[in-house]
Amino acid sequence: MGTALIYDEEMTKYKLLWVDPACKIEVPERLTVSYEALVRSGLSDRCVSIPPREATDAEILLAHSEEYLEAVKKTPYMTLEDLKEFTLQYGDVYFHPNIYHCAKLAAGSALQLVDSVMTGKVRNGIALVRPPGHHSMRSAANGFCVFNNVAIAAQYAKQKHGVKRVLIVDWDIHHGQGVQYCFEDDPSVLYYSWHRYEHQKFWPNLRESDYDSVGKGNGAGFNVNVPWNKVGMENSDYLSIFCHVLLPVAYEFCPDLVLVCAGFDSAIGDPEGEMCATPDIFAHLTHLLMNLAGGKLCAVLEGGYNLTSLPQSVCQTVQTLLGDPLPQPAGLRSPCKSALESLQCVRSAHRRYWSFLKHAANQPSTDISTKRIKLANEEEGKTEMAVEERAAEIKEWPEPPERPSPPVRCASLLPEDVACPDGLKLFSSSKDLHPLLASKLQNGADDQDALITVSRLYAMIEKMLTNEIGSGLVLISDISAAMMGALQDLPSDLVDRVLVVCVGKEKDLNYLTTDGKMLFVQISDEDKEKEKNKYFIPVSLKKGCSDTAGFIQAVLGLLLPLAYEYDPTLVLLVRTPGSGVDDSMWQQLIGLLLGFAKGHTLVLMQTNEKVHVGPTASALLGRPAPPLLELQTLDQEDGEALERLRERLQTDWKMLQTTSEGTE
Ligand SMILES: NCCCNCCCCCS
Ligand SMILES: [Zn+2]
Repeated sequence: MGTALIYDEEMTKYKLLWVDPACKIEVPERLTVSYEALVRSGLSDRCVSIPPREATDAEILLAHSEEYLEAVKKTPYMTLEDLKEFTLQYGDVYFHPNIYHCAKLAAGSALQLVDSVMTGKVRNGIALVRPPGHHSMRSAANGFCVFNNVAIAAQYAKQKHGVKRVLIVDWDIHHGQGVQYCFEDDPSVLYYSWHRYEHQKFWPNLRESDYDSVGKGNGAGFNVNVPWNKVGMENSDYLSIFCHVLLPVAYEFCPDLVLVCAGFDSAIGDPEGEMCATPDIFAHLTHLLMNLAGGKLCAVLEGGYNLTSLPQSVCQTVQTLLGDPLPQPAGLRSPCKSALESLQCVRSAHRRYWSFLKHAANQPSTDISTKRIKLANEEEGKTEMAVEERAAEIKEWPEPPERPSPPVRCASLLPEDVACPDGLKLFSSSKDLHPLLASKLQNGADDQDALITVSRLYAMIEKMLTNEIGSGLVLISDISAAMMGALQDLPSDLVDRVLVVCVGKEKDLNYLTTDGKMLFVQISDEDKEKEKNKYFIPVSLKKGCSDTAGFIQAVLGLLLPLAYEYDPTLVLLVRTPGSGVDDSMWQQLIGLLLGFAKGHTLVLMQTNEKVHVGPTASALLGRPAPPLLELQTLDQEDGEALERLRERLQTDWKMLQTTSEGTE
């Protein structure tokens, strides 16, 4: 199934007709440079082009009042003076004779996208629209927005397609207060937004944009605000918030549709955001959402005002929607203190609503809300430029890296009697021993067969690292022997950093290393004594890998942050016999791990578990994992044990931090 692209140059045919410094950045070129970049890169040809349509009155009234719609209807016939007059009643927005038409097309584009995804015509898609939508409210235009495209789309998806739970992820750098107001008492729509806030000193300066606005009444817990109280936030800050707040809540919410308020003013170079996250981060943010809701994801453009980083970010997003390999995340480091403060506040505000956050630490002593009050009391403009703000002055960043698809998406080494699933290519390697193993043969290694197997593994790994092969699936008769053979003094010129994810028991792990060439993460029911090796992470779940809630929490809260920080060049995923992991969870894990090492994940399974070859192949080929069934709540003891493990590891692994304690 493909990726929809919705764009029409009609939506470029309105602009600011008078002088207004607050609005001059919202120009038609935003759309043309984005679309032209998709055309130039060949990405638009790989998408399914879907035409926009005008939203009907009834559809617009899903999120707006009649009087507001009637008022906007009059704008095409207004003189310039009337338009200026009409605009004055709203904030930071402008009207134009053609903006009503474009606003209907923008909302209609979002609806076309929802229809295309919900009817299975495409898997996912993006709508390049203007005017944006997330600031517009029931009876007011605001922040360049006229109709709330994504809010209308969410209501429409529920009403027309019977969607039960909609997740809205707003990665625009502004708080989409219009979306928050629309759904704050609605438990069927989870609204998640991060936004530049600076303790309420940044536009739209709303008290209710802070982390303690968690939703109202039945909607309590279904509104998640992450305030950025400093500029200059980087990739690490964005990813740690996703891993420690958004993803656990999103998986527990278990949506059947994901809508993205895809604003790119959160990228480096943007005059509004003044952040430092690079455009390739949107490849990862998109990827992390693509295994929710069976892959049904609709991205709708919101903001983005730097005409260089905007098209780059759009291309990174579309390339991921199309299933291309991800770039290795550029030089991650520890989240900054301010981000950790926000992280801790959001997690503690939501711990009572989400079982995955139940073990989160309390609000920090120096609570950032007191800073909000103090700063609000200071007279304007006294805050001198902090060091982070100077960081935002940097406006240079590298072109996002190429992301070529390997000629063979997935290769497999299977015994003769196991059929090769469609899409997998049988790996043919020369029968002679891999040169790296010849030495082992000399000191009289006993088991010839094991050596041949390892030799073919090494050959496949080599072809993955030269990007001739994307991922690999290997069935072997004895998985322990194969791991021993392959990992025992792993040849350093074969691979320099391999992440081994072992699902299930594995008795003797005496090939572990402490030099960092291998990070070994094991999820099982074995309670290993306190490990002292930074590169061996035993995660134990009382009920083992069949406990989906515990498993997903271990993956999201521990494995993902570790993998981002470790940044492997190869991922080796081992499923040991009798692990008990269920196939949909297994597919979720594969989907998430494909985001690392440019998609070079090698799966090892035992031949007597060949029943799992189909689901494994499907996930390795990039097909979305089926939605996890309603997750049972996280086991109390497991939750506490995972939290203790995270606390113990966070000194060595900065991406595991979730509180600001102990940071300088
Ligand atoms: N700096 C001037 C304050 C107005 N800024 C409005 C930004 C609207 C963004 C929509 S994504
Ligand atoms: Zn914005």
